[in-house]
Amino acid sequence: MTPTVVDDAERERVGSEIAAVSRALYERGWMPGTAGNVSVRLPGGTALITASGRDKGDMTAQDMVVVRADTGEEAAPGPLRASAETTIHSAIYRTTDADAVIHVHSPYATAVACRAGRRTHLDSLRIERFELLKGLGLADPTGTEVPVFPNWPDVPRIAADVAGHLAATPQAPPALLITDHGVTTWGRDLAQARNRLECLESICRLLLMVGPGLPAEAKEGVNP
Ligand SMILES: CSC[C@@H](O)[C@@H](O)C(=O)COP(=O)(O)O
Ligand SMILES: [Zn+2]
Repeated sequence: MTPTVVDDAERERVGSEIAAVSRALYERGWMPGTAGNVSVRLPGGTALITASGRDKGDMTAQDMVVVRADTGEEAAPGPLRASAETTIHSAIYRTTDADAVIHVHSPYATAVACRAGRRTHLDSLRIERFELLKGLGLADPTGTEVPVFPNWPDVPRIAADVAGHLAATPQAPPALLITDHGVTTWGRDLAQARNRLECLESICRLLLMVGPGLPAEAKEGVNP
């Protein structure tokens, strides 16, 4: 289906929301330098995404690019280039009902991704027991497997891995890690994607504090 471009007022409204979320995440230190990207699915088969290489703490609605939601191709020629990681957002839009995607380099999730992931194979991070799992919108909040993808230099290859995994894993959580790189979450809107991101970042912080193995040990210890 040929995508239809949304009107300027809607683009301005959504672009301002993306800019505000990006600024807030930048101020938390989760988008250092020009790291991170944010997108929202628009009606008519398109999505609005942050332009590549921009300071994410200093964006306006004009710093966004309209792309095809299913492929990431830029919908119309213009002076700005879409995020270098647009194909990962498209992989999520193709395989889930998400309407917003956030990618950041937040410190705790990125540290866990560095430890948990292998460079050349899909891996996964098993998370159980944390109350904050309920904030991820899981069908079964007692536990989940967050996929950890290799950080291929060719971003479309990461995107292909993501699309393949999500298509094959309907119960996958609305989150993924890329080893040595960062974290991506999604949801029905930016607020939900950001809440999920905050929960996962906090879980990763707890994981690093308690260390590997401790949750299982505690289960069999003094408080069975
Ligand atoms: C500042 S280096 C980070 C980039 O390589 C990339 O991972 C990133 O998150 C931002 O890419 P961008 O093309 O600006 O959306
Ligand atoms: Zn990145």
